[in-house]
Formats: sequence, C-alpha cells, structure tokens
Amino acid sequence: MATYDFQMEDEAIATIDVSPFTAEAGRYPPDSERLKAGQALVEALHNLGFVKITGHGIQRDEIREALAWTKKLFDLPYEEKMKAPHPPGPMPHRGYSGLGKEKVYSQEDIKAHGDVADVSQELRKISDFKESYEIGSEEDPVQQNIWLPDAVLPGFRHYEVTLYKRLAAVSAILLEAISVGLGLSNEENATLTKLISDHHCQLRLLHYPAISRDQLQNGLIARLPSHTDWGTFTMLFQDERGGLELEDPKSHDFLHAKPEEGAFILNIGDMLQRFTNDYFISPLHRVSVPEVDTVPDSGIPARYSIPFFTCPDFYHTVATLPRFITAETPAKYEPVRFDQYGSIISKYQYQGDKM
Ligand SMILES: O=C(O)CCC(=O)C(=O)O
Ligand SMILES: [Fe+2]
Repeated sequence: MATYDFQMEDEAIATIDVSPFTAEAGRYPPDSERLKAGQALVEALHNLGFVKITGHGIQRDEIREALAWTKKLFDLPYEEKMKAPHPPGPMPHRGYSGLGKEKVYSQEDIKAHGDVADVSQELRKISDFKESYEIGSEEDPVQQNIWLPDAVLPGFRHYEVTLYKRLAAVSAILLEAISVGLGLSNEENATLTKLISDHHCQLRLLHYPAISRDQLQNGLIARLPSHTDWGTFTMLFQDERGGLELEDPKSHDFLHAKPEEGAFILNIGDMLQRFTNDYFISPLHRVSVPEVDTVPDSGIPARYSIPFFTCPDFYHTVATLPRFITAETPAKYEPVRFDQYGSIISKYQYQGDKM
C-alpha cells in the first residue's frame, strides 16, 4: 500500500470540546461550563472560520462504520452505482455522480475569468478526480432522495437515513453552543435556529480514487479545488489519509487539517458568514494533490470523506442579525433567500451527464 504522507501543519487549528452541550439528561453540567465551551467555540470560529470538534458524542466506531459504508458503496461496479444516478443539472442534488461529473470552483475563479461560461470551460480542462453520492432528508419537501435498489447494497439506505438524523441532531447541538457563546437573546436565538432545518441538510459521501504518478505528471488532475460551502456550516469527517486544507482568512495560508480519530472539522458556510456580517468567515478550502516530485512511485492512495452540510429551509431568507451591524462594521449583505443564493452557485458547479 502506498505510504504517501501529506504535509501536516494544523497546530493553528483549535480543538474545541463541546461535551458540556452533549451531557446526558440528569448529568447536566453547570451553565458556567457551557458558557466556557460556547465562548471558546465562538472565539475559534471568529479567528479562522474552522475548528476541530471533540466531545460531540459520536463514537469512534460510528465514524469508522460511516466511512466503511462509504467505501462499500464506491467499491461497487460503476453500472451498479449508476442505478441511482444524479440527474442531469444541479437539481435535485441527489444520488450518484461518477468521476469528473462535478466541477467545483469559487467566486474568485468566476471573477478571474470574467464570465461563468468561460470559467466552466476553462476549469473543466482539469478534471476533479472524485465520485460522490448525495443524500438529503427523507422528509425534504423539495428534493427527493435517489436510492440504489436495496438488493444492490442491502442496508445502505437504512444506514444512511439513520446517519443523516444523527448528524442533524449533532448540528443542532453545535448551533446551540454557538448561540450560548455569542450570548444571544431568546429572540436572536430564534433567528439563529432557523439557519438549520433538519429537513434540508445534505449528507455527502465522497471518494477520491488513488492517483498514479503518471496521472499526476500531466497536471490535469485535481481532487477538489478551493471553494466555500454555501450552507450554514459543515461538519466534515475524513479518513486517516487526510488531505483537507482550509485557508486562514488573515494570512491566506492553507492549513492542513490533520485527521484525528474521533474528531471532525467544523467550517463556517456562507449563510453564517452573512448572518454574522463577516464576524465568522466562510473559509476557502480544498483537497489538493501534491507536487509530483514529492510523490512515491506508488502514487497517492484513495481517500474517503463525509461532509454534512447544514442548511436553512429552501425558501428561508437569511438576513444579518442586527447586533452585528455597527458603525465600525456596516452591513455588508442584503437578505437572501437560500434557494436563490444556492441556485446561483450550484448552476455552474454541476453539469450532470452532459460532461
Ligand atoms: O473531501 C473533503 O475533505 C472536502 C469536501 C468538501 O469540501 C465539499 O464537499 O464541499
Ligand atoms: Fe466544501
């Protein structure tokens, strides 16, 4: 097996233990502990826009199991995976997309190319070498899940539906920690909680296949170019290979998020950036491939990851919370309806079967 080690530099990424928010009934920690953890989380998110989370209550075995199901799915023959194909176009964003079907780029890429049609053509010369499977809530009123027939991978649907609910519940805990850390009033908290709808989050399974040295040589392979996430925040689980890098918004250095068993990365999305008027920045992040001359002859190994994107309801309008608008920090963002914001971005990222 290849032993390529990504360069790891993640000392700057804070680790926040949110266990005061996950304690079982009857063992409720004092408010002071919750306040301390909430404030530490808010400070870390204010500094970088991303943190490592521990004490979230998801057991290591559960994370291993989630990654194992992801591998089982992508190990299936292509024809079997194509029994749950992602439809052409961006919506519904559900089901299986094969290698190179999705092309991700950032607002900066669009600005640099001047025109979204140009950016699409230009950047598509470099293929995103990954395959993905998108899952939403079974109760999502707008987008329906696209499942493999159960006989293709028995138990997969049941497992992923349960995982979705589990992660949605943890995301509500994180949102509560953020609210406590910011010291929001009940009224403000009510606005914050609307930023996550358990019927409209997205669970994504990702596989980045192994890449040989020859493939790297021609420079036409990317894993996941830098972008921001457009929901509220993202919880990201990656396997032991690592490879996720996030940008420090002040220095613009990309920091490697070293994988740590039992921890996940939480990064801010565009909705929470707008809600807080840039108090929290939605960080650029990417999964890059290393320079070819640093890679052993065996190439770089496959990688699996599972992001869970939290989002408001489709038709919810996200406006900046008034407390973040001051003389020093004037309002930067107009209120925006989530579906309208999302459609601007997603339209240019997905071409479905047209590729
Ligand atoms: O695979 C990863 O680590 C990152 C995935 C990601 O950023 C995304 O899907 O938006
Ligand atoms: Fe992302």
